[in-house]
Amino acid sequence: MEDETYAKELDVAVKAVHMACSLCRRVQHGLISRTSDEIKSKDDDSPVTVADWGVQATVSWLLSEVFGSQSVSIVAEEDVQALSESDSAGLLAAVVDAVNGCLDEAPNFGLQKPDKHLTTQEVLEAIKRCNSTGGPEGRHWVLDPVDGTLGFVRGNQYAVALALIEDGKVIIGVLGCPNYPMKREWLNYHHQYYQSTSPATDDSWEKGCVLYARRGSGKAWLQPLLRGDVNFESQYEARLIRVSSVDDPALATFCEPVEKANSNQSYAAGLAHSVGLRKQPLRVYSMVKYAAIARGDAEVFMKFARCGYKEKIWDHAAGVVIVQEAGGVVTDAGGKPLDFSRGIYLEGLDRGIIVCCGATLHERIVGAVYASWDSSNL
Ligand SMILES: Nc1ncnc2c1ncn2[C@@H]1O[C@H](COP(=O)(O)OS(=O)(=O)O)[C@@H](OP(=O)(O)O)[C@H]1O
Ligand SMILES: [Mg+2]
Repeated sequence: MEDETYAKELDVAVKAVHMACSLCRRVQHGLISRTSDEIKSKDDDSPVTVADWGVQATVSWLLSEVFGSQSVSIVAEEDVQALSESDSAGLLAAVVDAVNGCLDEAPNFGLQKPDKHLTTQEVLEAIKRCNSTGGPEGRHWVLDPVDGTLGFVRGNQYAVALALIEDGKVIIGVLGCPNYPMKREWLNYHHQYYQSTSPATDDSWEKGCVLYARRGSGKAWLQPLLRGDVNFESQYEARLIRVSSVDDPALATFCEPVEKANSNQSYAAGLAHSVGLRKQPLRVYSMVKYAAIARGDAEVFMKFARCGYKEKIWDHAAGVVIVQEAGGVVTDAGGKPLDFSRGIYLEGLDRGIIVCCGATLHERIVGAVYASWDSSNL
């Protein structure tokens, strides 16, 4: 019999991520079809959108409804400060609209909608509630409402990532990838390219998926994106996914971040060369890279952030458990597991992150890091 532990948590998380993807698609469509006044600068200059806050409010509200606002702890990327400022009234109104529009469709995703539309105050409270900092004990939901903000505003790849951490271990991971293409070759192509070449028109529902897994199940699942305008029962369908079985570096594809600022691409290129990875890297925004490994569309994902940058738990938690349950291996560049028990950062991370479809490639790459590190300038 299927193990029912965490069944409810997984079910709600998957549905909430489907809803979040639906909200994002609507906002992204608006963003790329007009020059946007919905993009605001965060302290770190990355663009932040209605989708970021809208998803955070929606997911926070849904989790609180089902599991109780007092008992649910949520760690999430967005800070409510910028949204509460007086010059953000228009943005806030757009967020409230997006949240209510999304929650109206909850029954079509198999969840309950609120009795009446949320007020501005309720939306702000839902966002604010996500102020947990995680830690080694208890249950913490971890949310990246829109991972790969740059990909999002460029009409490209981005992800919605929700994970459940219990006593420092990632138990559940759900990754929504609204623009995941039917053909993996299109993963690093731009939206405009899709529009001209894809048989599916941009507003069709034929691209995008939600991946999910529960720790210890040995299984990872993929669902096509559910539609908010169609009854839930009629569209539910999930299939098992598995990592690639390729272990010959010459046949393997490696993924890395698009932005040079986020990962040392020349170090990764040297490493790739030294282990015999011959293909061009697949540069993809966001945790969609984890999805590509879990689906078997690529074999390796490497990220070497600049010295001093501390990786955040929400940028990895969901992806890690999905890849592991799909049969892959995830460690830091020293070969140690990632530690999700120490607050919002992956404290103690050794140099970078290495994600592989199997142990053979993984051992080679970690070995090559050891061999090359002293001579690298990282
Ligand atoms: N300087 C620096 N170094 C390393 N990593 C950084 C850095 N700055 C940001 N980030 C975080 O990286 C998240 C995006 O990582 P990606 O691997 O998807 O990079 S890329 O978008 O493909 O370039 C990105 O997530 P989002 O903010 O959700 O987009 C950041 O949390
Ligand atoms: Mg992120």
